[in-house]
Parts: sequence; structure tokens; C-alpha cells
Amino acid sequence: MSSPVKFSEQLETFCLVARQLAKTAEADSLLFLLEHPQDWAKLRKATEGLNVLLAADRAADLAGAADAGFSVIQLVASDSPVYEQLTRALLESVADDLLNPAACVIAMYSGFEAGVIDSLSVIRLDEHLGRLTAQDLRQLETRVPLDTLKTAVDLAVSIGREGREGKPVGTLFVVGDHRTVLKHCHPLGFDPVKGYGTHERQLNDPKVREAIKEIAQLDGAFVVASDGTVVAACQHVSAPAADITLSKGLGARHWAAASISRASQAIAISVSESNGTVRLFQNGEVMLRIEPFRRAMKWRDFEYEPAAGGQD
Ligand SMILES: Nc1ncnc2c1ncn2[C@@H]1O[C@H](COP(=O)(O)OP(=O)(O)OP(=O)(O)O)[C@@H](O)[C@H]1O
Repeated sequence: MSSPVKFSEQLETFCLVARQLAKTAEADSLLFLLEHPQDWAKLRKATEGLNVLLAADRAADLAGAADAGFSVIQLVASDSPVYEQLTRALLESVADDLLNPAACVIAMYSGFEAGVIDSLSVIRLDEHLGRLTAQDLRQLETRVPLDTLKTAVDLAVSIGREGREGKPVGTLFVVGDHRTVLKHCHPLGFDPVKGYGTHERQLNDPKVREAIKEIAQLDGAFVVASDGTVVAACQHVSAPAADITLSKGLGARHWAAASISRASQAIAISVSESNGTVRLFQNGEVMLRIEPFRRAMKWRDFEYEPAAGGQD
């Protein structure tokens, strides 16, 4: 196991500046991307008053940090560009309810020289996470093709944001591995997609997506095949929920999403009726959480460079 590096004067100064920046930017959290274990007691003191999240690639670099009162995130992102590591850490923190998705966060990391903390960034999460990258979905390493997943996520986000005729709408999409999924489903009465030909039930057809928005007002889940065919609608999903833990406040729809994603290779995408939040579940866990921001979500291909934009 690597031993803690000396708590350097430069790191101490960065912590001080991070605290001042947090005050100016009205941020209350600091994300520290670590490359070595630290002297946790000194770090605690230097970052007093901030909610500190520590992210690192290796579990050994975080050893003892949780006991010292820090939230820890282990990234599996060796050799990824720092921008991608930060994004991944932020997405995980939001999915695990460690950060509010509307929060402003100060990030502290080594941006230029390995092993030396040399950079601070002010990140407004709603802006940053509103620009989800295709890479974020690719990280799920699912067999569900990215195109199908993107289309379903986009649809879920627009249902969460717009609702229907001014009323909030919640729903559930279970995408991929549809044969296994169907074994855990039974219709809640009338299935509106039954009887239509496969070519009339393609999620990449805008007319089909409009129809889905209508049907989403009814109870139950949509089952979508990996190729984007809507296989069934208005389904009650029921799979064993043993070993699943979810945040308090999530009800039956979210439990159904978690448990079906554990019982199959599908990705479950829930839209909460209460607040429009979209969650992606894989293997029983929330992997991604997307808030219904006012602006439309934009997909972009992953770029090495930080997002282009005006200067501060
Ligand atoms: N097992 C299930 N399969 C499919 N749909 C379900 C299931 N359980 C609940 N739902 C749907 O979710 C709706 C809301 O249920 P509930 O309020 O318990 O869920 P929730 O997780 O709190 O979601 P929301 O945030 O949308 O309220 C139900 O009216 C029903 O349409």
C-alpha cells in the first residue's frame, strides 16, 4: 500500500484558495482528485467547512479516508483524461446522492504535472451535467447499443421536463434483454402497442416517440428491445428486490427499475412523476441521474478539451 505523501505547503495553499473560491462561488463542496493517499487529519483541517469528496483510481489511495469523515469515490478510470475523470466523479457523486445536481463544486486536481496539485476549477453541475457526453453512457458497458440508449434517455428526459399538457408524468423504460424482462412482466390491462407491426414500433421514429409520450400517462412500464423496438407497454414489472438498497423517498416505480436491472441485462430508465428526475439503473444500482433542467440536454462527442465557452 502506498503511504501518505507529505502534506505540502502548495497543497495547503490550494486548500485555502479553494475555501475562498467556494465562498465567492457559493459552492459548498470540494472534489479532490487524488493520486496518493494524504494525511487525512491535515486535509480535514485545511478544508474545514467544506463537504469534501475524494476520488481516486486505486482503493489504496483512499484507505482510511472514509473513517476520517470524507466521502470517497473510487474511479475505474486509469489513464482517462482529467476532464473525463472529473466528470465521472461528479456523475457518481450525484447518482449516489453525495452531491445535489444543482450544486456548484470546486474541483482540485493535478491538471498539468502528474503527482502535483496544480489546478482548481469552479464547476456548476447543472451546466456541466446538462452536456452529457456519449462517453458517459458508454461507461455503462452495456450490451444495449448506444443509439437505442441515447434515444430512450432523450425521450425520458423530455417526458420528465415537459410532462403532458402541463401535468407531470412519470414512467419507466426497460431497455434491452427483452426476453428476460418479459418473464418478469405482466400487462396492467390493455397494452396499447400490441397488434402493431415491428416497423410501427421503432423508438427512433418521431411519431412513435410522440405516441409514447401519450401512453406514458398510463400506469406501468415500457419494454424496449436492444434494437429500439417497443415490445410492450403498460407492464407491471416484478423482480426480486433482495440485496437492493435505494435512497429514501424512492417508491415502487424506482424499486421495480432497480430490481429488473438486477434480474436482467437491461438498463432501466425511470422518470419520476414527483420531480421529473431521470435515473438509469444497471445491475440494481443507480448509475446516472439526470435532472429536468430547463434547457434541452445536448449530446456531444467526447472531447479532450474542456467545454468551449466564453471566458469568465
Ligand atoms: N412494479 C411496477 N412496475 C411498473 N410500474 C410501476 C410499478 N410500481 C409502480 N409503478 C408505477 O409507478 C407509479 C408511481 O408509484 P410510486 O409513487 O410508488 O413510485 P415512485 O418510485 O415514488 O415514483 P414517482 O417519483 O414517480 O412517484 C405507479 O402509479 C405505477 O404507474
